[in-house]
Amino acid sequence: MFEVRDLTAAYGPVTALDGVSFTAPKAKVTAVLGANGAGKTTLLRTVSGLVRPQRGQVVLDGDDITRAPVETMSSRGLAHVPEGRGVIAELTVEENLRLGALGGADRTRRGDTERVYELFPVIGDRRNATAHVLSGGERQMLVIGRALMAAPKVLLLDEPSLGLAPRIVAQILDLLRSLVESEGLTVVLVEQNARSALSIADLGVVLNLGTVVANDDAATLADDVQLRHAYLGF
Ligand SMILES: Nc1ncnc2c1ncn2[C@@H]1O[C@H](COP(=O)(O)OP(=O)(O)OP(=O)(O)O)[C@@H](O)[C@H]1O
Repeated sequence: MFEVRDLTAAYGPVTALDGVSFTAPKAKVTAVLGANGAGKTTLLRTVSGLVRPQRGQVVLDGDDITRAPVETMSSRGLAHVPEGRGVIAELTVEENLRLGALGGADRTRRGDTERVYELFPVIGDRRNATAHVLSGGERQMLVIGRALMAAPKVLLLDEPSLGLAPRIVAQILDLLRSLVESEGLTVVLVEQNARSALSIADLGVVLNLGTVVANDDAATLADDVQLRHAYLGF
C-alpha cells in the first residue's frame, strides 16, 4: 500500500501542495485529477524526491520514504514516468528499455524486455528501430515499458494521454488496467483527461489549488455532476 500523509510543498512563496493525504491501495489504479495548476505534477515530483516537502510523509509498504534521495527511489520499488515521454532518440527501443533496468528492487524480475514486448507488442515489433521514429503513442508505451523494467511496486504516471488521439489513449489506459490486474501493480495516474482516467480507475483524488477536494470510488466521482462541472471539466 502506498500512502501520502499531509504532504505540503512550495516553490518559494507559492504553495503548490497543502496538506494532501490519500491512500493508493495495492493492485488498484488511483487517478489524481484537477485543473491546470492544481498541484498534480508537484505531487508526483514530491513523492519521488524531486521536490522537498515542507511537511508530511510518503509511506510505501510501511516504510517512510519521505526525503529519501531520488536515486534510491527505484530500488525502493517506485517508478515515475514524467510528462513529456522523454526517450533517448538516438538509441534503439531495446536500448532505451534496458536503461530502465539499471535500478529496481526485485533482482529476479527486473530487466525483462520480453515481458515488456508481450505487454506492448507494437514496441516489440520495433525493438531495433531508433526511438526517434516512434509515434507519440509508441513513445508513451516505451516510457511505461522502461519504467516496468525495474519491476516496480508503484508506478507514478504523469499525463500519459496528453496530445494523443482518443483511440490511442483508450489503448494505453486499457493496458494499464490489465497490468494492474495481471501483475498486482499499484498505479497513481495523474490526468487532466478526467473522464478517461475515471473510466479505468478504481479510486480518484481531486485536487484544487493544492488541496484534496474529493477522494472516493472512481464511479462515485464520475456520477457527481457538481464535482465534474466544478473541477473535472466534463
Ligand atoms: N518550478 C516551479 N516554480 C514555481 N512555481 C511552480 C513550479 N512548478 C509548478 N509551480 C506552481 O505550482 C502550482 C502547482 O503546479 P503543478 O504543475 O503541480 O500543477 P498541475 O496540476 O500538475 O498542473 P498542470 O496540469 O498544468 O501540470 C501552480 O501554481 C504552478 O504555477
